[in-house]
Amino acid sequence: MTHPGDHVDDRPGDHLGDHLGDHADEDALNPLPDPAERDVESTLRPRDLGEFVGQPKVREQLELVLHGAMRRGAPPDHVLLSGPPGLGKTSLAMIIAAELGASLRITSGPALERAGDLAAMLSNLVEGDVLFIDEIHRMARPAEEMLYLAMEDFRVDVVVGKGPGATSIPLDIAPFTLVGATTRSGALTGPLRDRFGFTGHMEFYHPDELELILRRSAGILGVDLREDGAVEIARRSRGTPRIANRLLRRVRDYAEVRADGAVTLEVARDALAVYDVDELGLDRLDRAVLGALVRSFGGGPVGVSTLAVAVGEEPTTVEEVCEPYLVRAGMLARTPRGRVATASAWLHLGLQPPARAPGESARSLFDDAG
Ligand SMILES: Nc1ncnc2c1ncn2[C@@H]1O[C@H](COP(=O)(O)OP(=O)(O)OP(=O)(O)O)[C@@H](O)[C@H]1O
Ligand SMILES: [Mg+2]
Repeated sequence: MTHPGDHVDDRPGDHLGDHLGDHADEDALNPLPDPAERDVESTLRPRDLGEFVGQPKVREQLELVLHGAMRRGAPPDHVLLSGPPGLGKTSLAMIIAAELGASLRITSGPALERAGDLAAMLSNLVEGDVLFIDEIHRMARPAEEMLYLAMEDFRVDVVVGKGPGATSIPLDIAPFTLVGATTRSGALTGPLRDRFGFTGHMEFYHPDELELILRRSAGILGVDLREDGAVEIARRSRGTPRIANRLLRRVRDYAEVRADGAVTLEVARDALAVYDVDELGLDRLDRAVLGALVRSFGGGPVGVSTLAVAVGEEPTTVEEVCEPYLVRAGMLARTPRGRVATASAWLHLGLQPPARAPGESARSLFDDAG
């Protein structure tokens, strides 16, 4: 099962979305965006900081950064938003522009393959614009180097010609604010990270916060969501608003077809059983990873690459999409020697944990929210 040469921990060229993209339809719990959901996602997006639920730390800090800059009449510091998929990074980038009354230009790391692509984008900016670069850790190196100067001095160096005769022409660009989003801040180079004046770390949401998000979404979508139904869906949404909203729509379908349309606890439970959402809201990949860890590797420790091979996924997907929540839920521990299943992981799979399994079972899921 082990692949000694298999040290693919970091592949900047990998597109995270590609790995799970094919399963997106069948997987209600996949935290990655589903292109078919774009319209409904945008109707459900919070429009301003007031509507943005949860993330109290990031929200408060950001409010200060934005309002401080507005008082001074200067563009605020560049903002980096990091955290697992579906927690609201894109929503927050849009809110930042809205709060500043600025226009938002959107691009992504993979789209900036050549420095020229970025130069074109930067030179079209108008003073005060917000430039959003999604998946900023996937930007090509030359573009990244161009961005350093742009962020620091609002300048780009356009290289004309090739070889020894090449000259670089400095070009001023309008003062702007960069908002970068990343699912893996660890993959960012030091120089890039240092140029962000503010970094917001997005955390998984507490079920109470997801409940508020669900209520708001139900209002917008016209779903008759009852209190106990909301509690149940929130609890099984993997700490992720994108999943909460998706489960709400699936449960609504069930409620309309098999019941009288009201989303009660009973309806939510029955519907979630149909969609294979387990008691803790773990998704198929989460369960596969825990299953392999426990059944094939005796609970670990095992390296992430080996684990990824065992479940047929890319290591980056296991690391960025799956593990953060398993760690958060106290099911998996990252140790210097590899990944280890905790006692609660064994119990969740209906197995007796060995005596040496790290005990996490006494801790409730979200004891230490934040
Ligand atoms: N704090 C929040 N309050 C209310 N709704 C939220 C919040 N955060 C996210 N959402 C909802 O979740 C959906 C997904 O959020 P968003 O697209 O901003 O996530 P993301 O972090 O950018 O994900 P990705 O990493 O996949 O790009 C949004 O459409 C929005 O409806
Ligand atoms: Mg996004």
